[in-house]
Amino acid sequence: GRRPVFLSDDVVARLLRYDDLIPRLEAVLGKFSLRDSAAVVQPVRSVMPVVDHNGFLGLMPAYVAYEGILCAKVVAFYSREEGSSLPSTQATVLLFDPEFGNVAAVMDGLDITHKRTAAVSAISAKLLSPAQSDVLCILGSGHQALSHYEVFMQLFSFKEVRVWSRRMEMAKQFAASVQGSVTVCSSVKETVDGADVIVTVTNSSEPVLFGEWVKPGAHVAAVGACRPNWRELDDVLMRDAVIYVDSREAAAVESGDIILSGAKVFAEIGEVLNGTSPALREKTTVFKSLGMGIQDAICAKLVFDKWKSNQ
Ligand SMILES: NC(=O)C1=CN([C@@H]2O[C@H](COP(=O)(O)OP(=O)(O)OC[C@H]3O[C@@H](n4cnc5c(N)ncnc54)[C@H](O)[C@@H]3O)[C@@H](O)[C@H]2O)C=CC1
Ligand SMILES: O=C([O-])C1=[NH+]CCC1
Repeated sequence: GRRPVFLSDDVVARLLRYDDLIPRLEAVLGKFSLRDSAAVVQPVRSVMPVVDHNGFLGLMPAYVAYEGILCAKVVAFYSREEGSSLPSTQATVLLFDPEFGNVAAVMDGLDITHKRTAAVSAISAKLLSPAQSDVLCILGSGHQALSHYEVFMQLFSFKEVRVWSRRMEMAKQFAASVQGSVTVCSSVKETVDGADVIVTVTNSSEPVLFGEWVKPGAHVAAVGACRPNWRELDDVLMRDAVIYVDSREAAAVESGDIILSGAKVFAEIGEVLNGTSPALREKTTVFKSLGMGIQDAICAKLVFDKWKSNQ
């Protein structure tokens, strides 16, 4: 039958694992950076404001031809008041049969969004963090903070993990909710002091991380601020760091940190993976992540294949 299956968030979460995901994400990011439309087609997402609710709806189609994956994610993201009980992100993924064009599966896209974003940040850290990385900092304590914590703990062996959140009680809750030991800090300056890897995962639209506080040589994975007038990083950091992105085209239209600072993009992560651009890990590096449809497509196919093999 041609009737799509529906996979709920708990099913998706159970089937999606970082160790399956990371090599496939590395492969697709590399293919993307070749700009070979016979292998990967992925336009910059179209984003429509949802004016009454201070939010946006993004449509993220992707065709990963070399894997036979046709997919589209629809993602809603809202600028919520801190402490709001309303969700800041919702997502649904449609996986198509590329031959017929029908929808084979509809799946909740929240766990996919959390995990693939964190996995891509971890890939950036594998390539760009200082050779000796002891201290990890997470700025923000929401969903992305948690997925980033999980995958960074799986992949690396930091001696210390610190977390900051604008409301300290949220950082305390975060620290209490995870298994390992996490130091809760009261200011960003104190959190990032001497840190090797800094993950920014806030809903802020203004800079929270300032270059003067960042240790030379540190690596920053900047995950929030996905609108052209939103910032998470200041001009000093954007000017002093070597800037890597997931997609040059997306960065040029969506990243306030890049557009408003006038910073030059040095390379895509895919170019580093392909060996066509160097990983300057001894320099201060920023990976400006915006999120890509190809990342969701890879996850959706993984989940669907695993689900089918369990039937
Ligand atoms: N690059 C990518 O691929 C993706 C990026 N994102 C972005 O990641 C960010 C975090 O997403 P989630 O963890 O799902 O959201 P969340 O709502 O679960 O957590 C947001 C965190 O930001 C903090 N926050 C809110 N306003 C703040 C402000 N003005 N200053 C400092 N902190 C503030 C909150 O306290 C909370 O800790 C969002 O900006 C989201 O748009 C989300 C999905 C994918
Ligand atoms: O890639 C993604 O799904 C998103 N990036 C920013 C908000 C949601």
